[in-house]
Amino acid sequence: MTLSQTSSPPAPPDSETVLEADGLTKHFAVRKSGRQALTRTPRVVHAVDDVTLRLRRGRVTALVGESGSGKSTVARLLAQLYPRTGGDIRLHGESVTVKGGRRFRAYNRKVQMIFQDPFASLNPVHTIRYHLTRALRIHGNGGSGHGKTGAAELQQALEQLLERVQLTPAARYLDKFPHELSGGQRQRVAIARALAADPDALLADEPVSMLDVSIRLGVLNLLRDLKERLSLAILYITHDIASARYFADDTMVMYAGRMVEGGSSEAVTQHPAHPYTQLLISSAPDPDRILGLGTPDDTEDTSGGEPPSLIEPPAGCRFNPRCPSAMDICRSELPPRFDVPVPVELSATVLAGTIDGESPHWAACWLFDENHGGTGTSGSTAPAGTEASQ
Ligand SMILES: Nc1ncnc2c1ncn2[C@@H]1O[C@H](COP(=O)(O)OP(=O)(O)OP(=O)(O)O)[C@@H](O)[C@H]1O
Repeated sequence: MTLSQTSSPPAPPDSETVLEADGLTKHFAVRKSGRQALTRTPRVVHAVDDVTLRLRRGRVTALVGESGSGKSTVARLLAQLYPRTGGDIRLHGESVTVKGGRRFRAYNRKVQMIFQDPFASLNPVHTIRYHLTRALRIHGNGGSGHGKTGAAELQQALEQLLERVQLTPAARYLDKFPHELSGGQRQRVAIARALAADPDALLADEPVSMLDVSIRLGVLNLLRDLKERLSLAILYITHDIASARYFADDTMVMYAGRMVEGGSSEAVTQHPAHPYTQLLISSAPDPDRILGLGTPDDTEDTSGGEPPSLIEPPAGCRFNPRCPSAMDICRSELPPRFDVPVPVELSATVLAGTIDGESPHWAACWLFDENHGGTGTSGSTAPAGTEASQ
């Protein structure tokens, strides 16, 4: 995973990288009402600003942050469900922008999304067989489709899918309706449906937060097993940084539409550098959280203040109004990413998962600028810009 806060030139594609984004930006227009409608300046929600990330084959990358930080918008942009305001998305090194139709289906075959609520994502009037058959056929993976051979091929493909998500024997589940399954089983069906496309990347938006605490770990373990067996690149969106440590190889932390820290999960969660990441970790002290056992409500913590308005985000670092260590520069200059030194005891494991030229741990925080007494070194990014004009 490589991330930067600035528009540095894209790194050359490598065989490991499945999906990457550079400078991804999404501003939603705010509808004006009453007297506001007379003003000429259009107002926008800065949901995602200048996000750069890379998803690699056989690795889980966690995207962590409070509610409203822009995580789901990043996933939807990567899935091409939203048009983007700016930036580039590359699949296997090729720039892609699709708006629907055949090109969207071709992209969607390679990049699949799993949503938070498995009940809402399955149609209650159709059986599991219907959902999976449809997904296989749409993506051309349901066999030849004709005669007895076609039917046997389809049946085999359906059974394989359910076996992959550990719903066995498949016959027990195929003709059930979604309401006849538990939440965990429904999420496994939603994962099976995503796998029907034979994707290279899975974008999982809070895939366990609506599930009963007792079954979360099983679903996370399933995703990890699929990552390994199918070499999938997985984006795991969560509020819960402790589950990221348990489950993800790499972790990125997002605050108010911007990436503030990233690197190996080991480094980011054990030695958080950005004051915001430190706040997230200190508000998730319960070791059970590492097993994804927190509930959606108790993993949400806004201690130490509230996130800012994304219509008029603060100048400089967006965390500065809440930051206990804020300096003058934090209030005016957007921090670029700085490399964070990796402790000796972590360096072997952390560096093993790092590809050439990428930082194993970085933070977009002036505290790591040598000129401000920090210990970090400036990353390979362009100089800081300012948000004062936004
Ligand atoms: N369609 C939309 N129109 C206008 N604003 C939107 C839209 N979708 C999201 N936003 C705003 O963009 C910001 C980021 O939202 P997003 O859902 O991406 O955050 P999130 O981190 O995924 O939050 P949660 O964890 O609660 O899902 C929020 O301020 C949200 O209100």
